Amino acid sequence: MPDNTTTLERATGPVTWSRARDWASVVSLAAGAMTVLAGLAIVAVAGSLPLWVQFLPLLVSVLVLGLPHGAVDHLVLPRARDEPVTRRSLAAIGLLYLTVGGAYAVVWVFAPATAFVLFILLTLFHWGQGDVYAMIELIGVDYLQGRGSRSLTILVRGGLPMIVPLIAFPEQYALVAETLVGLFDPAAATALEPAFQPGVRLAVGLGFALAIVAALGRGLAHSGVSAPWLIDAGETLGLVALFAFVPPILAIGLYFCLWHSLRHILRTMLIDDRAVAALSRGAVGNASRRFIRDAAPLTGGAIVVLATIALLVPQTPATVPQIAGLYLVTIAVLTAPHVVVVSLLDREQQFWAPETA
Ligand SMILES: CC1=C(/C=C/C(C)=C/C=C/C(C)=C/C=O)C(C)(C)CCC1
Ligand SMILES: [Fe+2]
Repeated sequence: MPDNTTTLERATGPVTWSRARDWASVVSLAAGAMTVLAGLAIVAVAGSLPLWVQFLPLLVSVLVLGLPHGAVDHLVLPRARDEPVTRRSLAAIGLLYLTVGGAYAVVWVFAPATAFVLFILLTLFHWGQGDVYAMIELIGVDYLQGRGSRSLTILVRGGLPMIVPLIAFPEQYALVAETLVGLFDPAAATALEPAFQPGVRLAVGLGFALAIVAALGRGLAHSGVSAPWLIDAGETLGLVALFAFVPPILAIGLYFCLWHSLRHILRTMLIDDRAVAALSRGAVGNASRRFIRDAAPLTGGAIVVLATIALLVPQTPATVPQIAGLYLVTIAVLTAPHVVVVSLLDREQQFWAPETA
């Protein structure tokens, strides 16, 4: 396990730190189980759901967990480095969002089909990197020491939400792709059609199944049937079930809030010494209020970005899928710089330490 807690241990003391970390582990595991069980239960009880109901978790994510999880990007690097937040550090993050987000927004305008493919790959990487953090720090796996195994795990954990729905729900996948691309250029979506052909899906599905077997097999060979490996296998198979049986708009909405965003929020709390101190005393309300206060201004900022993109798209969004599509494009544009910040945080916390596989 990387030695990524020294700064905080110095600031808060190892007992305080590990109490807060243990609490975060329990919350992430419980919420993860709830994500899978809630998704499967909704489908088992309600059968097929109207499209607008499937969009509800995504709608909630505008204010709860989803957008806010990235709205503390301006605070995380100084906190991880144990440095003050300065005008200069704020300006650097602002500039990053403006340039990287702006450049990617231009790709959406001029090459929306390419931008959509990039969005899927970016999300795969980002959701995978989030889970690698959680597996090492919160679950305590000891078989992700090298770059090779971490890359394979990024592919598996990020591929679960991005690849399994392509195999299981190609129509809905295509609908979302067409809607997003269609906001900019309705004719451009045809370029994506080959990806939904049965042969392509079969090949991608087989390749991905192999990757899952390889990742879990590697962990088993390395560590045997340990508690962390059982949790890894349980989470992986749980997510296979979620994305294979639950319509993807609903499944991804649940996952985005209760899995990816929650885990990242816990990570941001664990690099904030006041939140760590509060969590170690069981003062969850204090730590949560602190996060809400930190995240509120730029969650507002993200909503301004959403409104700006709404004004800029050539097709005025009118239907529920189009409005949700607009939100997803906003998330895409904001995720590009967010991935840079999280990757720098990974580096800061030595999640990409230069060991060998
Ligand atoms: C909704 C949806 C899709 C895409 C969702 C994506 C790509 C979400 C990305 C969210 C991010 C990056 C959040 C930030 O952390 C798919 C896969 C086309 C399948 C159909 C439903
Ligand atoms: Fe994120």
